[in-house]
Amino acid sequence: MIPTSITFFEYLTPLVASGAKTITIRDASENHYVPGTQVEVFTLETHQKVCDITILSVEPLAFDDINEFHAEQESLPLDELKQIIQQVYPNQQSLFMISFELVK
Ligand SMILES: CC(=O)Nc1ccn([C@@H]2O[C@H](CO)[C@@H](O)[C@H]2O)c(=O)n1
Repeated sequence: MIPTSITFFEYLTPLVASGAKTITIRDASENHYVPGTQVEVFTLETHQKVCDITILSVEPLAFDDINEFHAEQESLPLDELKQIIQQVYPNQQSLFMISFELVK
């Protein structure tokens, strides 16, 4: 089954809806998004629809390889990004970078 929705922490959804955030880093449970497909964005906490995005790519990304390049596309400071990821995916080296663009 190709996924047709994705959730983000509510406090990050303005960055997605404005087009400032163009990647998200997830674990293997969310690596089944398919480039070219359109996906609905919801808030994790309250399941409010936020916007639609088109998936551009899904690539493996080791935690230790996360750098300023990723932070810029996340629209977050690098230390904050790594802290968030460590909280959500404790002790996970094997992650995936999902890049996307806002559907206008
Ligand atoms: C089930 C669920 O919604 N999980 C997640 C997981 C991650 N993220 C954000 O993606 C970026 C890379 O991890 C960071 O900005 C995170 O804060 C999110 O918003 N929601």
